[in-house]
Amino acid sequence: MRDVLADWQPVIDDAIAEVLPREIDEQYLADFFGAPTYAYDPDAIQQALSDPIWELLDRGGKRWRAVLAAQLFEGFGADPTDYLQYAIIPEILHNGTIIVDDVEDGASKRRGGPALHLEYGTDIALNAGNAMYFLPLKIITRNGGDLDAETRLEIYEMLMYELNRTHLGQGMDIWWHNEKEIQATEAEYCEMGACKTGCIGRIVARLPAIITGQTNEVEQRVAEYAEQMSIAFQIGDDILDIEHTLDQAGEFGKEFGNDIREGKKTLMAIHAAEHASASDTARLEEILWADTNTDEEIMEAIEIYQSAGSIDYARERAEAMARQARERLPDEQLDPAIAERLAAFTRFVIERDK
Ligand SMILES: CC(C)=CCC/C(C)=C/CC/C(C)=C/COP(=O)(O)OP(=O)(O)O
Repeated sequence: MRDVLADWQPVIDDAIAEVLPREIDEQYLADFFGAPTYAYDPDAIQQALSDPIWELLDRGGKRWRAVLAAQLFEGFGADPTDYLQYAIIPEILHNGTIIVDDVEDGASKRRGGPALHLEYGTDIALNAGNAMYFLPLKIITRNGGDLDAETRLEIYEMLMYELNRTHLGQGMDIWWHNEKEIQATEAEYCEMGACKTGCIGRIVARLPAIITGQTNEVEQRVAEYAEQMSIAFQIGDDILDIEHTLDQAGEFGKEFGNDIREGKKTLMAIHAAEHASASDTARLEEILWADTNTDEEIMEAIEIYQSAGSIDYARERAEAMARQARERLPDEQLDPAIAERLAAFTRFVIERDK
């Protein structure tokens, strides 16, 4: 899977640059924002909008959402290189959400650099993040000649549904973080993950299905594949936060143990609250609910997760969801070689180390 991602990354990056040029000029302004007026100063828009967007994009990112969309186009019998402008839509949306998420989480680092709001200010970061929800949608109308009106409407309805639910999931996550004493259940965590992380995964899968004219049933199956895989990915993300913390013990400072520092109700926190001893549960709550934590407290919380078996449990659940994702693939509708690659994605989400 690493090879597939590495082969595709430059192709995806070129396609993103084609749709969202780095340099703002009169043509870009006219394409995206309508007829230029005195208020549209290309230099100002460059610095306030394009530079922060490209700062984040140029720092990398795995681009797996766009690569997966391209694979699905291919799986449905289309030449993916003809559809790259659509495959990158969920990737740009995802990049927008992480800018906003970093503001909401008070994160300090992103992709090896400062979080965007620390570099550009919260106002510019939020505006750039929000713009990334809308700029890629222009592709659907700008290349409207490729898609008939019915397909465009179907895409818009799908995007509105999935993006609204992304915010529903994020809202649940924020609410649990603010209302520390609420106990979330595993089912609620999965629902939150299915919305917060899974809905952009569903866009990855539904876009190629709609554009290549698949049946509702096939669209539904690939959406469920991507949703289950995204929940597994989210659990994997929570585990990586712990593993990176353990790797960096002694020098992790503010950058690691973020989920514990923020009192996040990860699957591990939920499992430990139900399975740790009464005294460990009480101590874990003290740490998770505190406004600030020392590095020692972060390590203490991780030890409680370990002794309650919560990290192993989260890993098992992620593996089970990745297997379920695999079972949702409509193999009979897919090119077998591509079906195998789509199955490999379900392993990648749980085996990745970054
Ligand atoms: C509405 C709103 C703000 C929602 C936020 C949703 C959100 C940020 C969910 C987390 C998803 C996630 C695990 C991101 C890391 O992806 P990745 O490891 O693929 O990141 P990469 O692109 O850097 O590789």
